[in-house]
Amino acid sequence: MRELQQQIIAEMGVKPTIDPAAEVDARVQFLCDYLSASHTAGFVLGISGGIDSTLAGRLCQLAVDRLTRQGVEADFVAVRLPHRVQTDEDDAAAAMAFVAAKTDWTFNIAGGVAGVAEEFEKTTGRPISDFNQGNVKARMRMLAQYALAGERNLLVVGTDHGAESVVGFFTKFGDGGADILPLFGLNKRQNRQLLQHLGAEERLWTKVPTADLLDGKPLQTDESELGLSYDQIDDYLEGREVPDDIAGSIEQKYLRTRHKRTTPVTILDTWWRP
Ligand SMILES: NC(=O)c1ccc[n+]([C@@H]2O[C@H](COP(=O)([O-])OP(=O)(O)OC[C@H]3O[C@@H](n4cnc5c(N)ncnc54)[C@H](O)[C@@H]3O)[C@@H](O)[C@H]2O)c1
Ligand SMILES: Nc1ncnc2c1ncn2[C@@H]1O[C@H](COP(=O)(O)O)[C@@H](O)[C@H]1O
Ligand SMILES: O=P(O)(O)OP(=O)(O)O
Ligand SMILES: [Mg+2]
Repeated sequence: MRELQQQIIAEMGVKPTIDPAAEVDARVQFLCDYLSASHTAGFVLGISGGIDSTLAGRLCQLAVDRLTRQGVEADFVAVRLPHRVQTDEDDAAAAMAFVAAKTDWTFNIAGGVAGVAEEFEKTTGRPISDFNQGNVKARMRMLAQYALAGERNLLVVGTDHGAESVVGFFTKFGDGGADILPLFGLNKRQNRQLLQHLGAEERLWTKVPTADLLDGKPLQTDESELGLSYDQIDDYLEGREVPDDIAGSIEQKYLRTRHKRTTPVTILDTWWRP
């Protein structure tokens, strides 16, 4: 195996094979333990209809159920965060039904995003680009979740996992901004495996991954934006042989996005020096 591949696998914590029942149990327990240690009252998470938030959401509700059985009161707020009307509205509704959260809310981010776009244009004299506005949407979702967390003393749950983290495929301080990451250490196909194990209907675990951040390209697939397939990234993270050009592309993205996987750089840091 390539030396950098070995180093990246260790950092991402992805195992070549998993036992779904054991993974679910350990991650639910992690949520329970951290909630108790943090003296918070529960969790909040945006549910998009995609694989990752459906899985993380179900784990949060299972953690709340486990805490309740132990006599600890906790809440889980699953929140729909559409931008106007979501194109894959039916998937989001199916995901909410499967997650079966103790509390469900909807917070539309369209007004907040429009406000930022308007002020951006007044300030710079130019309209915000669709790509830049996409990252504003991701950060508006982060703001909404932290506002709800502040109201109820909740932890903001993030859905980052090995296959997104390794290539930095998230918005810095947007969907990358969270308090706890219950899916870390898994890759994309393992997330699918856990969802299937938990009894989700097929449409939820076969859903095509999309950040869906662009007005001009609704439901653009992650794979088309990345120029890589999740199977390729997953194989790499499981320590399998992948073609050199694919490994090179993953490693280039990994190195370019190191700043997203750490705290803001300070004069004491050395990781960025050649
Ligand atoms: N499917 C997903 O999970 C998902 C979700 C959201 C976004 N995305 C994708 O992730 C990408 C996010 O875009 P992005 O990466 O251009 O935006 P970003 O905002 O995440 O990161 C860019 C910002 O990082 C900072 N930065 C850049 N280089 C730096 C460095 N070397 N050191 C310190 N800070 C630095 C700058 O402030 C820059 O504006 C897009 O491709 C988006 O579609 C994917
Ligand atoms: N439309 C959405 N509604 C609620 N929450 C959302 C929505 N889109 C994204 N999210 C949240 O952000 C993360 C990251 O999404 P990616 O598809 O990986 O970009 C997602 O898990 C939701 O928690
Ligand atoms: O983060 P999600 O839930 O939107 O999943 P995906 O990344 O598969 O779109
Ligand atoms: Mg998505």
